[in-house]
Amino acid sequence: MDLVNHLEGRLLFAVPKKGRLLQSALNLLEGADIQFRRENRLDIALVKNHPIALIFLPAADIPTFVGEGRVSLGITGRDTVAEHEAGVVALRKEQAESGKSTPQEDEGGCVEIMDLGFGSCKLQVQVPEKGQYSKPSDLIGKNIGTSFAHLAEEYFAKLEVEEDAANGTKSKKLKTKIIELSGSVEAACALGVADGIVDLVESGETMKAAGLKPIDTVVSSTAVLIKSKNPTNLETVDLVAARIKGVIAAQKHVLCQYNVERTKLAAATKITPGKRAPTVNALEGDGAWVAVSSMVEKKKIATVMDELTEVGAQDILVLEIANTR
Ligand SMILES: Nc1ncnc2c1ncn2[C@@H]1O[C@H](COP(=O)(O)OP(=O)(O)OP(=O)(O)O)[C@@H](O)[C@H]1O
Ligand SMILES: O=P(O)(O)OC[C@H]1O[C@H](OP(=O)(O)OP(=O)(O)O)[C@H](O)[C@@H]1O
Repeated sequence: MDLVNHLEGRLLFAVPKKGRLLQSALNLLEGADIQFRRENRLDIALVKNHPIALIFLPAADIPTFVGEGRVSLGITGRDTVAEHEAGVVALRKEQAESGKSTPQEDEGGCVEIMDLGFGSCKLQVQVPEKGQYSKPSDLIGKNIGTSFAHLAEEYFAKLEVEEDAANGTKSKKLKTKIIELSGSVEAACALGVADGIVDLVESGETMKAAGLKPIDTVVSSTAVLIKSKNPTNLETVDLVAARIKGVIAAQKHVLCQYNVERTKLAAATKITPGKRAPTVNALEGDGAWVAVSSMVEKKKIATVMDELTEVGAQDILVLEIANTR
């Protein structure tokens, strides 16, 4: 089937085609009941149960497609959105300086709808652990390797302005040399290509293995759902956003059920107040006891169970929530 000719009227939704965010993004789509079959090697998949087409793109390119309004929705890292925006700002500045066009603040761009809670990492300035550089300003005028050229340029331009202000000097051109690399950035210092790098860190294992240490954070990132400034198919955008929000909320919570004596109900429900209020039901044949069920934040459940036991709750059950609105 010629998929490109079946896109008319569909909401275009960009999803990472590979890499760190792919599996979690697919899990989210499944949780939101967005059904599709991706043909081998095809980067477009039509959604069976909604007027949506998924477009599989490199995570770093998604902000460009969404920002230019070619695609209405996207899942990508906040770092890639920041890099895209820094690129747009740099281009507008360049155009304004060369008198080519007037900068238009409100044309295009991405709007973050929500944090998706996975893909957490930091874009950090890193230098050799046993080297001569210990603070960011030591790298002014040096070579910096990165895949985030616009963010690195913006970062060092700001550092240079601060240094100029402190010295009472003023330089127009960036002294620091930004070397754009497409991957394996950590190798740049060891191989003498760069004095420092700006790259992503999660566990820190790659950085450590390369003999590097962090000296500053440029951006803290997680995966985000983004939309273009003026999306088409607004109703479908809102539907997808509401469904994904439900899945995320469900992932963050569990359902806690327990039995407690009516006299201790107030103390117990203070520990599990729930979203709106806890559900309380009488226990069949035992007027003195009630059954309570309440949503609890997943990360707090162990403490909540300890506290419930302390106030006399019994038969405590914790259940996963598949979805919620
Ligand atoms: N180590 C990591 N841990 C968690 N999230 C990460 C990590 N590295 C990258 N990310 C997130 O995933 C996004 C995509 O990075 P990833 O390296 O998977 O991309 P990719 O499309 O496979 O690109 P490349 O081919 O350059 O590796 C990043 O922009 C960032 O938000
Ligand atoms: O702190 P860590 O948990 O070690 O993760 C950090 C590494 O993960 C990413 O690279 P990736 O493995 O995606 O490969 P890449 O270098 O080709 O981008 C990033 O660019 C770092 O190299």
